[in-house]
Amino acid sequence: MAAKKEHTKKKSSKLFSKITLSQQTKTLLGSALMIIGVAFFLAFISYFFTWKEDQSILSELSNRQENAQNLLGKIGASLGDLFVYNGVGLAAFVFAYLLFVTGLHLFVASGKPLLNKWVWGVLVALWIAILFGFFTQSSLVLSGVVGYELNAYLSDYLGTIGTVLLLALCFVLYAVLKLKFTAEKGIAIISKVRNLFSKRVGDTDVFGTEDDLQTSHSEKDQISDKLDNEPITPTSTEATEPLKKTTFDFKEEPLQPTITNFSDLKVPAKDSITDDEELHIEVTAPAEEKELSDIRAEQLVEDFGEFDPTLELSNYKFPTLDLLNEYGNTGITINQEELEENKNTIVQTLKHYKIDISQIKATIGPTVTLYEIVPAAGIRISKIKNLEDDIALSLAALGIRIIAPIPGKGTIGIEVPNKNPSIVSMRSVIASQRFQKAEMELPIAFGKTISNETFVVDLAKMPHMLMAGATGQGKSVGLNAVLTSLLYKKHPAEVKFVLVDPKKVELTLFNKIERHYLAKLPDSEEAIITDNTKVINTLNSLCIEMDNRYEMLKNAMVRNIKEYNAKFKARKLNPNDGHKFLPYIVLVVDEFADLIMTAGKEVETPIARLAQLARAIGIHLIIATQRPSVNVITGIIKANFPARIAFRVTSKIDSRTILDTQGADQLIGRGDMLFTQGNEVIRLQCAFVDTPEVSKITDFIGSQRAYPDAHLLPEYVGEENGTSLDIDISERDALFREAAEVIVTAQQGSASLLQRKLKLGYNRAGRLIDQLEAAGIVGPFEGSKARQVLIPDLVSLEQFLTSEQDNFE
Ligand SMILES: Nc1ncnc2c1ncn2[C@@H]1O[C@H](COP(=O)(O)OP(=O)(O)OP(=O)(O)O)[C@@H](O)[C@H]1O
Repeated sequence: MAAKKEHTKKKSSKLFSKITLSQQTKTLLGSALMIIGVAFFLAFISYFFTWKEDQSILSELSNRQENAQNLLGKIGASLGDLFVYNGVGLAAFVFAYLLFVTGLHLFVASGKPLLNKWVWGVLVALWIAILFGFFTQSSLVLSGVVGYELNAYLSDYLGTIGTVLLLALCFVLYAVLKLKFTAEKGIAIISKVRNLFSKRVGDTDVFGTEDDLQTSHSEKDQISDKLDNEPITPTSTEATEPLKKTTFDFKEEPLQPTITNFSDLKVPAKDSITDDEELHIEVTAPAEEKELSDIRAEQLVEDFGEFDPTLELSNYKFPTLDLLNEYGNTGITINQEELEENKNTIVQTLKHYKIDISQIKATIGPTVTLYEIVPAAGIRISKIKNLEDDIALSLAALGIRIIAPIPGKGTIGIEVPNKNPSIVSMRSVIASQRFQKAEMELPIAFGKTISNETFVVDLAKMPHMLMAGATGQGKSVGLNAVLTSLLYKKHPAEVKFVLVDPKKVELTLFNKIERHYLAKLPDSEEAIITDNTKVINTLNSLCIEMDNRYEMLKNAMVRNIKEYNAKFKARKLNPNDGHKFLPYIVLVVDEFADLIMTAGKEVETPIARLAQLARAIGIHLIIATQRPSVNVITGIIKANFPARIAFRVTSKIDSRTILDTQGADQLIGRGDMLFTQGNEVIRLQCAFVDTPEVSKITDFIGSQRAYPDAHLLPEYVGEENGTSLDIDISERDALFREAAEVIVTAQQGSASLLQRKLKLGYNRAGRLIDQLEAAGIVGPFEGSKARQVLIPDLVSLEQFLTSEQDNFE
């Protein structure tokens, strides 16, 4: 139902966005309509006073001698005649209102659907006309000819009572469908009114109806009688007024206690309120503030519809399936002979080692077939596991993996590669039900499992991914599969990519979708980062974005980006308070090893920070490397990347580094991969998407209307402004003193020494050397030779720095 509603909304908004062309046209058309709306209003108002005088001149519009009384002259009189008299009478104002509101929406370019407003407006106008037609049958100026005739028509067919009932039914429909009136709301209003009423009555009771009061009145009267020597005031009802008066006159007199009793009297009055009403008071009072803001948000949603982040590119078309290739036969061909042969070899091999099998079963996947065996009772599992190499030798096949036991099943698995592996096309996984129907934030169709099922995971849940594999084993294809999945499922408003590609070739194709899907630093020309120095700035900028987003989440009192965006869509967050729809940001780093080698800690620290904290605010990291050695994938990085993917690697050690278990060294390459999210390891065949396919997809997206620029990340003012030699002492790097000590101790002025000793990136070390030169600690650049160190020892350095500091102060 909700989806249907959303669909109709989108449809009507599309209709209007087709009509309105540019911002300029919108402004022009909007102002014109607003002015026309005001003109209509004035013409109608005036028509009600002047219609009798003006009616005669309507037939003589061309006669310039005749003047109309209407504020808007003859045109005003004609408009009035058309809309009021010959139209819908008093309800003509609805049209003035609709014109004005339409103009206003165009003017402010709200982009909200207006068709709905017009349809309801016309219906309301007709209803009012018929209503007036019913009650004021003689006054055509109130009901208009339309109202009069419709009413006559209805009365003929339905009779008077039928017409009344129909009008009532229409009213109820309007109240329920448009004003969202429900029985609950009705009851709430009634009880509110009743409450208000009973309070009033309660108050009157306090002063007027209590018996005690009457007694006290009479008491007081007696006293007053004594004092004033006047006759006792009668207790008849007519005398209530003077009675009350007398009572209040006594306020300052010794009768004060009686007056205190008045307030006491309120207690029984309150007690007399039923439980039901008391509950109502308790519930409404504390929640008042919140309800109000909720009501405002509801009202906004009703008026403008839910916030639609995709509206700016509402005509955006998702890439179609035909951009992807089919690869040969899509199904898996079962080679019965091969199956039988493999089964026999396994059974025979195990028999050699005196291992009997009670059952064997095969599951055929795209690249490997899984033989599940149930060993006879009493056989030790470790014994089978040790036979891995022997079985591989007997089967004369590479890439045999033994899973003993298969988690969750009481069997042992032996994975044997197929002689003719079939390619899993990206097309087949994208087209699969599992991917198409995935209700995930960032769905990724990786490929197919061993039982030939499409494997779809949510990157938002992972929340970061580490990918390793020796060169040529399918890493780049894997990255493309991830990006393609997201392009097929997410609108440009919902996800942005930050791409780091030191190899400069793998991700270049995505340049074409820069203004749709990419994010970049404000001052950079290229969105895809190929220069290692820029990576540091980008990573730090992402850290700022992360901090900003956390601040926004805190202000919105939500815990994660999903809740934040839902609240923003429901118009509960005000854009004037700095709130905006937050797209997911996916950072992809290819060749991470390269980066770590050149920039070291400067890259590792922000990456670790992002990996630790960014999950809640929608920044997700995918890091790929050829060399999964421990100095690349350090402990801190590993700890924060629970999702790992391994394509074939060259050694068991590499496999352990990436997966914490062996197995990746036994894969057969070409997209054969292992995936883990912390517990079990799943073998998958990665979907294959070739460069021409990616090119077609990016062309398809790139040719469509885009945002004016790539998504801009916050500006990061790095420390790189230290290139000039006139460096202020206060602007020196935090490690300046340490660097000076290292250089002076070693008596060698080289940046690479600093890099090694202080674990710095090249850039920072270079900047430090510049600063040391500016300070006069090292000499100028001398080509391939190391710079001369101008301070002989640490004591002189200390003196030098102290005197420098004194001068500075
Ligand atoms: N999923 C797959 N299905 C079939 N073939 C694949 C698959 N993945 C990769 N291949 C084959 O392997 C080749 C190399 O893949 P890819 O370019 O992704 O390797 P890589 O690991 O990125 O290498 P490098 O690290 O040198 O860039 C591809 O050209 C393709 O022929």
